Amino acid sequence: MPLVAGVDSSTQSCKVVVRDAETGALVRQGRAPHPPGTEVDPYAWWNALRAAVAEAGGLADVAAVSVGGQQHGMVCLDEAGEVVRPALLWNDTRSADAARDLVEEAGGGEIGRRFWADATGAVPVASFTATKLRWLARHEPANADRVAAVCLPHDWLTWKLAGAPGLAALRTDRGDASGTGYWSPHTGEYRFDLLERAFGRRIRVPVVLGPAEVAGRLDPAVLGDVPPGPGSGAVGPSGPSAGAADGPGAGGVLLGPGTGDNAAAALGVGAGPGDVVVSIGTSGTVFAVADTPAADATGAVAGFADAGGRFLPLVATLNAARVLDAAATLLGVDLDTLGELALSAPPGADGLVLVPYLEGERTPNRPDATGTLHGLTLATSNPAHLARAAVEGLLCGLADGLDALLAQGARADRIILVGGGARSAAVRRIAPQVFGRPVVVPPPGEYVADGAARQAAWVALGGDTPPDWSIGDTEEYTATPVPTIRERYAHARG
Ligand SMILES: Nc1ncnc2c1ncn2[C@@H]1O[C@H](COP(=O)(O)OP(=O)(O)O)[C@@H](O)[C@H]1O
Ligand SMILES: O=C(CO)[C@@H](O)[C@H](O)COP(=O)(O)O
Repeated sequence: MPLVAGVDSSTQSCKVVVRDAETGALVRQGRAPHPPGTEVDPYAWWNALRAAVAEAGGLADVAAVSVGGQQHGMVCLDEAGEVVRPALLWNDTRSADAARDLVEEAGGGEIGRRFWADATGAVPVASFTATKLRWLARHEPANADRVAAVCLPHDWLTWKLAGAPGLAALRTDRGDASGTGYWSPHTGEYRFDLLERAFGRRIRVPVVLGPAEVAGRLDPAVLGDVPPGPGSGAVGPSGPSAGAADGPGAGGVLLGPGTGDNAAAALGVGAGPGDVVVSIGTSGTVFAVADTPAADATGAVAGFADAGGRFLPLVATLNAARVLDAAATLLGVDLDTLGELALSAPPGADGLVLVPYLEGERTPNRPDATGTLHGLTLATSNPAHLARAAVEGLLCGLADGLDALLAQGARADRIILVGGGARSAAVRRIAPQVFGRPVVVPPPGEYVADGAARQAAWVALGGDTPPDWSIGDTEEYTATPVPTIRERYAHARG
């Protein structure tokens, strides 16, 4: 019974699962939190990963491990492999002007957007790595001068697991490369000209691996020392090397290519043709697995690649599960009570609408927006209506994403709801009212980590496709659609 491990280094935490490579049965797991903020020292992720791995019983007995990670984050390394500055994350909007400039420089308006959509699959917004590089070049020239290589969170963690063996050993995959803004899903190649256009000069980027290619081998020494606690700050360029024995698997654990968290989730739930996955994590994402790359010049749909050799047209919002957190904080209740309150108010919350742009917004592209509450009356000024408006508001943003995806030719025979927010009964029950279609919810789980583990099993076992793993019994939620929820929301968001 070979074992494999999958890691989800996402925005709020790191999760590790160890599963049976052939059956997918869960053997053990661990997790550790990440620090808050949109700018994070990558060593905080590294410490969290090591803590989560330790909680999951280590990796000594696994055949392979893959890392799934939050997309787009800019990790800059100098010639010696040192991190140049804290990483700017996907939800950091300081590079919004840089995104606008890059579109302008390509002809502006429809011409500029079409250029980028055709060249890289997506129109630049502040989330994408290319815009962050432009920001760095303009705002921190001394740091920019030190940069020898740029990679993404999952690339860096994979490299760290390999013992950080020099910049030439950096590896990534199609899925995460497609979120950089300087890789083409159409050709499967880097657009070094666009990297240079964004940053001003050419720097090293990771080699892009195919879906089940080996990225290297785990250096068992790097996991030998359990860190004092996640987020505890830098521990040096290569991390502590206690040199502790790592068991019989020492030196033999394969590293998979890893991928971005959404592509990993697609593998984790086994999404196929006709499936649309809606993930409610820190980000809200709506995506499908497709046979051809998307190139949406409106900028709503990002034409990413997936982790299985196909494509992953995706819409992302900046405001999802944390809208629930914020509403719960406002009301002074926990998330379960928030859900109960939401379900106690009528559909549509009697006209109370929350446009939840609490972190600005990416789709639509309004990086400087703030949240607004519409329709406040004496009758709607109570916790239940506010809770309902919060759940409906976050779901309306995702329903807009679903429309955009369908407009690009995606099919939605089945909508699969995952992510931390899908643990909310209110979200699960209100979603079909807002989407106007049933949703299916797999058993609560860590589908990004699971997808990474499935990729690791593919690497370990070989073959043309990943092993078939069951996700267990899904639950279907149906409800009568309530179109007024979206109509009022559309009016309020403008
Ligand atoms: N029972 C629950 N009800 C509602 N939301 C929940 C529940 N459990 C977790 N969450 C939400 O899940 C979010 C984290 O989701 P997750 O998918 O792990 O995020 P990420 O992958 O971005 O780190 C939290 O912001 C929290 O609001
Ligand atoms: O930016 C995107 C997708 O384009 C986000 O989906 C990030 O990949 C972060 O994901 P979570 O941590 O919220 O799961």
